[in-house]
Amino acid sequence: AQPSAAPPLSAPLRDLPWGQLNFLHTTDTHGWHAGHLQEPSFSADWGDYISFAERLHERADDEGVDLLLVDTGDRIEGNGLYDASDPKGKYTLDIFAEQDIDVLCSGNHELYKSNSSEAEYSVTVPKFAGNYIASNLDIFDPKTGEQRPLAQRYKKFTTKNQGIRVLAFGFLFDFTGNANNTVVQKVEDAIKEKWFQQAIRDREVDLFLVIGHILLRSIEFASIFHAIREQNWDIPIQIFGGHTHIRDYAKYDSKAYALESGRYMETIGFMSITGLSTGGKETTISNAPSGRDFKPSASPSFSRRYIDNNLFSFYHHTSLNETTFPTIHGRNVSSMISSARKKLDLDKQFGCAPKDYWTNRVPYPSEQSIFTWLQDEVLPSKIHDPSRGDTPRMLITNTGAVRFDIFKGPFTVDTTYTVSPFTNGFRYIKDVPFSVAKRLLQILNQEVPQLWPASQSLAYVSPAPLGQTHPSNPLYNPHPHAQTPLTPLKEDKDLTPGYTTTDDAGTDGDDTIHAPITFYRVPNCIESRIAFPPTTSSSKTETNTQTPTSMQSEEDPTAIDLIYVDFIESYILLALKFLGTDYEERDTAVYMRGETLTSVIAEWVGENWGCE
Ligand SMILES: O=c1ccn([C@@H]2O[C@H](COP(=O)(O)O)[C@@H](O)[C@H]2O)c(=O)[nH]1
Ligand SMILES: [Zn+2]
Ligand SMILES: [Zn+2]
Repeated sequence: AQPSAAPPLSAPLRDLPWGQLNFLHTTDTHGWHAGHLQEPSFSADWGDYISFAERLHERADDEGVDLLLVDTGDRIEGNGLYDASDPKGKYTLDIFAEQDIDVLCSGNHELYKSNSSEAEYSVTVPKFAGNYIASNLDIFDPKTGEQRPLAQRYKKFTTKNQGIRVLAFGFLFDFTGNANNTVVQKVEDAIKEKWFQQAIRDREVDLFLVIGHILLRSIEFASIFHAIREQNWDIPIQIFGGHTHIRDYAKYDSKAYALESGRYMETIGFMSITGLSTGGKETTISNAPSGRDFKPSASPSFSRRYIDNNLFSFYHHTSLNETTFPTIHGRNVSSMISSARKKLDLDKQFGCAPKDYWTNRVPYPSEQSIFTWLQDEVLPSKIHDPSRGDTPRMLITNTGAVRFDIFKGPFTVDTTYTVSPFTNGFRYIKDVPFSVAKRLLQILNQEVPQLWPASQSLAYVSPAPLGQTHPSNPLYNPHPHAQTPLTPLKEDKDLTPGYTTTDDAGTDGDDTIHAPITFYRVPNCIESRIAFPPTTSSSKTETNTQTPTSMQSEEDPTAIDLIYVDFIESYILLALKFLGTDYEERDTAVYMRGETLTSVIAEWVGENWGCE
């Protein structure tokens, strides 16, 4: 852990359900490789994870079983360790590559900007040569301009100890927001490709391993699953997903399961399968030196565990302690992280937050909602372009732009990036009739499938128990994460608050037994009204709905400047069209050149939150 990280707290733990083939899974780490310095439950860093994996490998080898590591993308954007460097990722790409990962793929965040996908292509893919898979992702080679697979399409290998023959794929959901130097092939088209159809007809396979930056209960995974099943009615399939930042485990059939392992280095997913055939070994009997015999089974068993990323859990699961647990390699990587954090001055303070502000742990609007704070305090005081004088204005931002909570206490360089990592600037359309502008938020906050493709949803609800999955999805489960807490082994009062996951296998997935936390859904977008005539509802926006007619006075402005973060421009223009106007991109212009949501927040904190 990093020197300034909060020490982990002891808590009742469930053991890891070891099997014949075991996996550790990370996803959506978003640059949090230093771990969470202010949250004891998640305070282990990437160096500790390396020690953990090395210790579990020792145990796997001792017992003659196998352990594979998987990462399903979104490794970047979301933490100062990645975002504060110039170029971005100067330190994290090397730090990440210290882990020995067997199968990995890209997320959407690696592709928003051409710089980051080029870094994947020139740094991460070669570092993980043979392991990085891009089943539906191409890049235009920056040197030749030629369109090429970002990495190999699939991988076949045999596990070291058990001799399990694994055929692995690595997909990305049907993402369309990538920069124009990459090409994402729709999953439904990729699985029709000759290479895929040939691969799934391979009869020398004991396990299909499908990893993807894709939510588990999605049409994309469903179609890959069905394509494999059409050719292989009973070969086990293990799926690893990501993107929605939740803990989830889904049963596809009795021999096919899928795991998603949260976000931001909060969770290390553990998965095991027992009863696989081992075609890569002469005999299936007693491959394990420990004498455990894993005969292939007509009904292999699958188990999952969500490990809280902290040293208390790691010591427990390795039966080691502070002295015996860390490996030299792991320690060195923790030092690489501390030195990068120092060089980036991530602990430099802009001010001190007087209380906690939450993205999803309190309802919106409310006194402790980060969105209410932005809407009512930060944006009204900072959103002003002098060239537009005192024109009444409305700013709309997607809530997905705000990625994490603010804890009471120091608000640092790192905090600015954990809250708001994106570099999008502001744009605006001048003189938009208020009668139109006031209806925008309601349109943007509707789940309108005709307007927004499901996988393109503006919303990002982290780690909300309310599924984001569109109901047209054949695997749709209306209650994937019921809010009812699991029955704790001990009285709630003795437990620390944390994840209490309900998934397709029940309520015993989390390694740490916690008291439940309630997560609340937030709207796709919020708006802030600024410099409105005082008798209207002013900057205190009517949340999530249009302003009721009764609230409007004669003094409503006739026209306003409509400002938005440029990431949502296409949605704003679409919604304006839906409202009967014909605004085009040429009607838009930069607002507050050079400023971003990140810079505005950092400035506001510096001006308003002193430290005592
Ligand atoms: O420039 C950007 C890029 C992304 N977003 C928001 O992030 C989510 C996607 O994040 P995941 O980690 O892949 O879930 C996207 O839907 C936007 O809400 C952004 O605001 N600006
Ligand atoms: Zn993500
Ligand atoms: Zn994602």
